[in-house]
Amino acid sequence: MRVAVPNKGRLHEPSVDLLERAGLPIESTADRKLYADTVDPDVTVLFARAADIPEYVGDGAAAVGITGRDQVVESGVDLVELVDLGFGRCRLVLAAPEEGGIAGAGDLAGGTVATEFPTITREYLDREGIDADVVEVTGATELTPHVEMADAIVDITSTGTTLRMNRLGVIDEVLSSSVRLYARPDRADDQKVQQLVTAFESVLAAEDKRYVMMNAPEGRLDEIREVIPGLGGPTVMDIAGEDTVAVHVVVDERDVFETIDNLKSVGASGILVTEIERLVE
Ligand SMILES: Nc1ncnc2c1ncn2[C@@H]1O[C@H](COP(=O)(O)OP(=O)(O)OP(=O)(O)O)[C@@H](O)[C@H]1O
Ligand SMILES: O=P(O)(O)OC[C@H]1O[C@H](OP(=O)(O)OP(=O)(O)O)[C@H](O)[C@@H]1O
Ligand SMILES: [Mg+2]
Repeated sequence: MRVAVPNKGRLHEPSVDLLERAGLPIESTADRKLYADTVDPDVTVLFARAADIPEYVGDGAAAVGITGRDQVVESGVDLVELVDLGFGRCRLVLAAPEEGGIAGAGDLAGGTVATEFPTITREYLDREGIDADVVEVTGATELTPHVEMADAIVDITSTGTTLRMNRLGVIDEVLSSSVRLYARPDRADDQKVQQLVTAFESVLAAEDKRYVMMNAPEGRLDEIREVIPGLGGPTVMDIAGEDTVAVHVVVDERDVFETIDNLKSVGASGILVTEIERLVE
C-alpha cells in the first residue's frame, strides 16, 4: 500500500510524526526523495505536494493520502474521508478590506474575487447567487485587494494574523478544513487501509488520555473506584503477601488534576501518571 504524504510545508512534519506514532516510522529518506519505505514492507510512502495528493490518490498512484480537506474539495476528486487527523485546522473565508465598501457577499456583484481556490470560490459564489469574477493567484492573495486586482479574496485563515496584517475583515466562512486521511472509494475497505485507519485512530484516541497507576489499601478499593471518573473500570492486581493492591486506570487528561487529589484522599499512594502511545478500544 502506498501512502501519499505532504512533501513540504506545514503539513509535512505532523504527517510524518503521526505515521511514526502509528507504528510506521519512515526508514531512510534522503532529502528530496520521492519514495520512502516504512518498517512495514507492505507500506511505502510517496511524498507529494499537499495540493497534488488528491490527484495521486484519485489516479491510484497511492491507495490513501494525507492532506487538507480544502485541497480535496478544490480538486473535485471523488475520495472517501477515513479519519480526521486533527491538525492543519483552518478556515477558507471570504475577506475584504476593512474600510472598503464590502459589508456582505452581496456587495461583490459585478466585482472580482482573488483566490488560490478557484473551484471552491466559484461554487460558493454560485451557491450565494452572486455574479462575480474569480481570478486565480498562486500566493500573496491578501495583497490583491490593495493593488486593485480584486475586491475581495477567498483565502485560508487560522489565527487571523495574516488577514489583520493586511487590514482585511472576514465577510463569510466558505469552508472549514483540517488534515484527513483520504482513500479512493474502491480502496477504502482494503485490509491494509483499514489497518492504517485503526492505527491512526488509536494514536488520536490516546492523545488526550493518561495512564494512572497507584498502590491502594485493599480495604479502600470501593472508595477508589468511586473517585475514578469515566467508563472503563480500573484493573486491580494483587501484590503478593500484602494488603495492598496495584490499580491501573485510563483517565481523560482533563480529569487527571482533580482525580489525583481525590485518589490521595481515599488512600492511594505511589501514584504514577504516564502518556499513552496508542489506545485500541
Ligand atoms: N495557517 C494555516 N493554519 C492551518 N492550516 C493551514 C494553514 N495554511 C495552510 N494550511 C493547510 O495546509 C495545507 C497546505 O498549506 P502549506 O502552506 O503547508 O502548503 P503549501 O502552501 O502547498 O506549501 P508551499 O506554499 O510551500 O508550496 C492547506 O491546504 C491547508 O489545508
Ligand atoms: O491566519 P494565519 O494564522 O495568519 O494563517 C493564514 C495564512 O497561512 C497560510 O499561509 P502560509 O503561512 O502557508 O504561507 P504561504 O502563503 O507561503 O503558503 C495562508 O495562505 C494564510 O496566508
Ligand atoms: Mg501555504
